[in-house]
Amino acid sequence: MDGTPGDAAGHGAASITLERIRKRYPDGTEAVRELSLQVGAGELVVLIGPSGCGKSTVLRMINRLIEPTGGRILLGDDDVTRVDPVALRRRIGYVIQNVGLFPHQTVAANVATVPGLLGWPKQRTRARVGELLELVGLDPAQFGRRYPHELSGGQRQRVGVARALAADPVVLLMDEPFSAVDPIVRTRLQEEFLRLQAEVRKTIVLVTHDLDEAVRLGDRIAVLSEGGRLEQYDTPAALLGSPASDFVREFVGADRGIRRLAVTPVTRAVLDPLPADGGAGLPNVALGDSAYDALGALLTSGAEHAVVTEEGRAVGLLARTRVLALGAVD
Ligand SMILES: Nc1ncnc2c1ncn2[C@@H]1O[C@H](COP(=O)(O)OP(=O)(O)OP(=O)(O)O)[C@@H](O)[C@H]1O
Repeated sequence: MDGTPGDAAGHGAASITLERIRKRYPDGTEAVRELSLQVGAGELVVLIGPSGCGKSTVLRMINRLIEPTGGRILLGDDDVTRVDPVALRRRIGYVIQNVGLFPHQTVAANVATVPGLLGWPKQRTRARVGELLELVGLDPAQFGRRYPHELSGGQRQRVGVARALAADPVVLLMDEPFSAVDPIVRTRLQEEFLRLQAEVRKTIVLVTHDLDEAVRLGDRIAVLSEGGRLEQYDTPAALLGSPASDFVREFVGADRGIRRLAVTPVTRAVLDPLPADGGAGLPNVALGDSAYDALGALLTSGAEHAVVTEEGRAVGLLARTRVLALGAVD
């Protein structure tokens, strides 16, 4: 993901614009004092911040499960505060922690929920359900007829994603979608999800409290503090490398240099020329691998340099000091 908003956006993906949105709950709690944020079409933006800072409130204002008390929200050029909320929610996929599948309906029926509401012909719905289950890595013949309680947590999560994508929504909202599964399954689901997103290129806003998840998934990350205040809105590498405030610095943690290595690829710009012997005996790293993986290869072999290859051909030499510089932070 190169973080360029909007490039290669999927069919029908819409940008989201939050213009000075506010939410004051009836009891007087100011969950969001004023927030402006732009999400490009086809971009995956992560909202992160301490508990109670207003992340879920922001997310739910986008599909109007919660009515904003001020400001405007645009999907593309449409002001969502002026359209019927039920019709709006059919255009927006929504995935929540523990998924919220209907327990007495089969997997296929769950995935078919929104196409059913939209009155799609049965055959079209059936074809779409099969296509989506395959897309999320579940064999339709095997899983379509099961009930949610007959699935693992990770499988339920995938059904939740398939259901949210069923009617080809213009936007996907995800609230802690992977937090109910164990760390190993979570990492696998995140990787699969990134592959899926590369294919469908939806505009996605995802809420998490897990910084590693934010860094792994986000094209850009919005760090919020209490009252929905936007502390910083940046790519993962920029956020980790140059925190905009003490709040962000503390939030991204003392190990942000290591995290930054994981999201910074090895490029030609950091390479030195190959030595006369072509770097015989040195470990190999591929161009585009993360600086974190390169450092791992260097540490494992004990070498000061690695040979960087592109399509199997050596293109330069990478010094350990250059790798460390890639993780430098302000
Ligand atoms: N219905 C409500 N009535 C009054 N206050 C509410 C309501 N819902 C949420 N709040 C308050 O609004 C603030 C923001 O809540 P929200 O759930 O958006 O935060 P969050 O960042 O998603 O939190 P978490 O990470 O803990 O899920 C909190 O102070 C919360 O107590």
